Amino acid sequence: MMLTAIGLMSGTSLDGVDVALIETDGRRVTAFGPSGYRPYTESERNLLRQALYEAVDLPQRNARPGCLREAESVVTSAHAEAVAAFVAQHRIAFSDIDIVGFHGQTVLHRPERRLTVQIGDATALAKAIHIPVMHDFRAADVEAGGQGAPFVPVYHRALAQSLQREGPIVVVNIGGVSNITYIDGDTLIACDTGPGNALLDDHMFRIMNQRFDGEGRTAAQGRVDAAWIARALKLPFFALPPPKSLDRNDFASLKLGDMSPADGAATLTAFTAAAIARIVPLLPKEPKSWVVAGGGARNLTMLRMLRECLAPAAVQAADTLGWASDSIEAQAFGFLAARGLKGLPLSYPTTTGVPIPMTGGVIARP
Ligand SMILES: Nc1ncnc2c1ncn2[C@@H]1O[C@H](COP(=O)(O)OP(=O)(O)OP(=O)(O)O)[C@@H](O)[C@H]1O
Ligand SMILES: CC(=O)N[C@H]1[C@@H]2OC[C@@H](O2)[C@@H](O)[C@@H]1O[C@H](C)C(=O)O
Repeated sequence: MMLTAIGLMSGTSLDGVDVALIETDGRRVTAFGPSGYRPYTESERNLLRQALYEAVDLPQRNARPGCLREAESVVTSAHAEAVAAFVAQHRIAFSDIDIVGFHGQTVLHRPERRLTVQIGDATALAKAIHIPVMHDFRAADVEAGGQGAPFVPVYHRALAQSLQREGPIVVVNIGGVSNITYIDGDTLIACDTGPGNALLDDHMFRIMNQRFDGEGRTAAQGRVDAAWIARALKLPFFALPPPKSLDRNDFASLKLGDMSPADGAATLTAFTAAAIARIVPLLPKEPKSWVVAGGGARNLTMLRMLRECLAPAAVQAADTLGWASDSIEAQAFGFLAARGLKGLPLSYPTTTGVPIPMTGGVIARP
């Protein structure tokens, strides 16, 4: 049975809520609908930053001490507003949507403690938008001993299959954190690779009061400190084989030495590219082609550095294939919701390290 699903993603960059509509049977995407975006306001973003800070010592997934209760309510209302604006703009009737996939906002990810925390009240959202909402996608996986991330690989696989291209293909998503999906015939392997834009964004904000390095212009003017990158890549995470996953702030303690803002941006951009390339020797075969998605695909310096690190493999931005680069994660959570409804696996031993393929997600009804 075909389902019409809306996916909602609020990623580690804390920039806003992505919305996307797809039609799917949980295996293939039969139609791509429109996508939308509801940015967080400055004060909402500050509250979310504070929530990440206060979540560091959370004992369990339902605890909401300090500002977390308020942050949760802000996340819920931002998502309700995002859906309301989206359906109004595209004249979609609530009754035409079968399911909403609601990721929520990750505030802490500690799979080694069997803990991953996404805030957002799915019951309140379902009541506000009058549509059943699937949420808590990562919980069952982590409880079963999986990494609980990344979860987009089943969706990357569906997109890559439609290319009918010879493998291995890798889809890399550069958001706050970077993750890859390796697809070669029936082989599906995934993991987080290291930083995405989070370190660079934090640097740009601290030093230049800008939210990000637009098109990679600042990094393009700087010099890369290769010795700093070589030292950073010695951290044990980078030598671990997939599956593996990260919290947004896992590398936040890495400090640049005394360097200019542009050299800092160049070094952090090159670090993201080098960390992505570092996964290649840990994969079964060298990938033939790479597709780059997420906000990092708009950073031209990042793309240039990735091409240098991954040569001779082909490196292409997802947009050039007609994929909606900025909406892939939102589409993925619509797809995952459809798979959850049908009891299909969301994660596998080779994507999250879960002992057996696992379905997941919990439904909240209006
Ligand atoms: N025009 C641009 N030039 C350079 N970088 C950009 C541009 N637009 C977005 N970005 C980068 O992409 C980031 C947002 O990426 P994205 O929306 O994919 O992240 P996310 O979904 O929040 O994160 P994650 O995938 O880790 O959950 C921004 O914070 C910024 O660093
Ligand atoms: C715990 C968590 O929210 N992880 C995010 C984060 O952002 C990117 C990377 O780290 C990835 O593992 C995951 O998001 C995507 C959507 C995923 O699950 O595939």
